[in-house]
Amino acid sequence: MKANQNSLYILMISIHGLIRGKQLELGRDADTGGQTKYVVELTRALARRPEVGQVDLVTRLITDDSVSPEYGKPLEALDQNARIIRIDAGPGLYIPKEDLWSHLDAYTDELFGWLHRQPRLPDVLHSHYADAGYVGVRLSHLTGLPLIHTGHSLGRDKFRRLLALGLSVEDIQHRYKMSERISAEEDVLNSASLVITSTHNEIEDQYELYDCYTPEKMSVIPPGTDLNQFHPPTGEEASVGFFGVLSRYLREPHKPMILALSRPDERKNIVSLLEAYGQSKRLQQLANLVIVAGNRDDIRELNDGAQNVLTELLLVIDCYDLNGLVALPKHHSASEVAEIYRLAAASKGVFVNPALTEPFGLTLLEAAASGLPLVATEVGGPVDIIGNCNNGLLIDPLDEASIASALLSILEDQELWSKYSEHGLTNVARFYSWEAHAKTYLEKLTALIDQNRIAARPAPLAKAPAVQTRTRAIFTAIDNTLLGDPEALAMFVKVIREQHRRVLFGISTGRSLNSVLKILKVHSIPMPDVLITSLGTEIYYPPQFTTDISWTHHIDHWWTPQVLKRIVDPLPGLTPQSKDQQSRFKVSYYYDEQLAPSMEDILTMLRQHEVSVHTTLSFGQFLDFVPARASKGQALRYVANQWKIPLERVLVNGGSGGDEDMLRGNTLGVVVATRHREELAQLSETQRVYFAEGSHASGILEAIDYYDFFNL
Ligand SMILES: O=c1ccn([C@@H]2O[C@H](COP(=O)(O)OP(=O)(O)O[C@H]3O[C@H](CO)[C@@H](O)[C@H](O)[C@H]3O)[C@@H](O)[C@H]2O)c(=O)[nH]1
Ligand SMILES: O=P(O)(O)OC[C@H]1O[C@](O)(CO)[C@@H](O)[C@@H]1O
Repeated sequence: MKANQNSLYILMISIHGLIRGKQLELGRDADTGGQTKYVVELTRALARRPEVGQVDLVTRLITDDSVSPEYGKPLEALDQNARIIRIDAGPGLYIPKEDLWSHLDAYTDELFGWLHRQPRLPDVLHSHYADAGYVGVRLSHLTGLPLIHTGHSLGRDKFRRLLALGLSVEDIQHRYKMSERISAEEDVLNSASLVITSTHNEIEDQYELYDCYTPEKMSVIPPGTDLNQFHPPTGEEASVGFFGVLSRYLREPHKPMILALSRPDERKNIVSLLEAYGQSKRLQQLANLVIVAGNRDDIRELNDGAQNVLTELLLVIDCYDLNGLVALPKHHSASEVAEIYRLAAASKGVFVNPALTEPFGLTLLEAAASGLPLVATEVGGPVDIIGNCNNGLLIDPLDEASIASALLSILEDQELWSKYSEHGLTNVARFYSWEAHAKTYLEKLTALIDQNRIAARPAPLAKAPAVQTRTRAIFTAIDNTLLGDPEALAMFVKVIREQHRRVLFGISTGRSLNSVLKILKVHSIPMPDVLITSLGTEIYYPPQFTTDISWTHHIDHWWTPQVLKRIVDPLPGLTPQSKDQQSRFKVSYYYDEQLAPSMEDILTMLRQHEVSVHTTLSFGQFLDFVPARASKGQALRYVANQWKIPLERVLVNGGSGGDEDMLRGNTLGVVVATRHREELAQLSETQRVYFAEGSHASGILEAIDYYDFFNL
């Protein structure tokens, strides 16, 4: 760790795919492609800057025989002040990004713990893609650190394009978990201080689809490409190994190559290119078609998306009887990619990207740097790239005739081919370099950190006594969870009294402090060590009931209750709760589900007004709004961190919607059998949440046995 107090420490978060410092396995699968390359090259470029002391690229630890053991190393040095950190959360197996959603709370808790074991916290968090955005939002709320986000590919844009292709909503949801992804993207756009895009087009046409659309927070900083790796042909192309591979497929391998290179994902729309080629005898006379679509052994072992793409390609090749004209190589190595581009350039071919939507398109930079003219989708980043480089033609990805005619117009016009090839070589170096990217990035970052330091709260005061013996904690809500069964409550109280030296006892409730104190008295419940009240917006330490002021400062961030009330008050089916339920950081309503808008519609409205709040519905009737950084779960993590009690030894009892985020992640959750626990049904797939048979306090006693809590 080289970051001293003056130099910048940047934490990149990019969770899915296979990430390592060398020989990236790009194209190996749907999750290892442009983003994995982008984050490694960005990390290296930033680490080279004098202002930067340390850059850590955080991803996921993968221990799986089907991939290299390198991905199971918790730490990999990238450069002298850049590292890859692999966090062990969720299954060790290499699973598709779409299956990571239920593991991201645990990932957040593990990364939060790792950060607090380092010599210093980062100056900024930078999340990449929806899954890292989910983690980044929660870490930013917990730590108060500013969040930068880069989407790389956006769910709403992909969803819209796949619908246009004819896929059903159910099919898209099944394959791509699109609702979890879009919800996470909306949240990160709501919480990030800065969004870095690669093109203006992303801001105008892609991010514009989101409820939380904040172009003023967005900056276009185009990525670079490695001009040492990607360069024009050297003249020996015919002798390279891959030419031999392609020759196996091609009757006349020396003809010009139409080259497509992308992950085998439906969004890449490769089949439309093949259809365009299959329908054009002229194209088939002029050129071969080379499709590099990832690496595969057996198509039947690939995930659904890739399987569909490759199967359809083989069927279309057969339908037009294109054997001898089309090459669909099964394998290629990372080092062969640059050779493939050069082979196509040496053959006077064309690179084509027919994607339904291409957020940016790193392959276009690589092709241009190799001297290849481009034919690319008019949807997304290629608009900017070809606009800057003037090195090719844009096409409508759903119009196969336009793809064919664009290809013909370049292949049949040697002058045009040379013009586009030269423009590409000149302009890719001019517009797309990582050094320029890193310089602009740091200018934006410095401004962001300065403004955040001004607003930053005083350092959290040490709350826990210097030496404390508690090695574990029990936190419980009150209504329908702790209360409701006097006998069980008496037994639970007995356990708390017996274990009091080892166990921190806390209450975490939506009620106010006064209301809690009355209940403790009436039910003869021993005074807890910590009181988290008003839905995680207030933290008190008995017996003096000192307020945790640093928590108050921490949550008072982007909190605009007046704006919130102007949006929510007029809505049907919502009635403000009584004054004693309202507080400085809590706005509460009674919710009538017959009359009120759905929760999703309310969240959408708030995002559209850029209101960043934490919203919960409890017991089907209590609708509560608190600051984004406040909630039972965030307050609980703050306290556990102060008292140095690992979340794996914090037993948390809940029963309604407001308890959800303290039950998620690494805490030991128990949902007691209450009438409204269906509000927590989505937690049933989370491995650390136990749905008790017993109700009220007996459910907590059951969970103590289930987790063997006192012997952990
Ligand atoms: O079989 C393959 C397929 C891809 N690649 C490489 O993988 C990368 C693919 O990047 P890109 O063309 O940008 O596509 P995506 O993988 O879809 O990347 C996402 O993230 C990129 C970085 O933000 C954006 O440029 C894209 O638009 C976005 O879809 C390139 O370096 C390719 O050379 C291979 O090496 N072999
Ligand atoms: O096409 P999708 O599902 O939006 O995902 C894009 C994928 O390409 C990548 O660049 C691969 O690294 C990642 O951004 C992501 O896994």
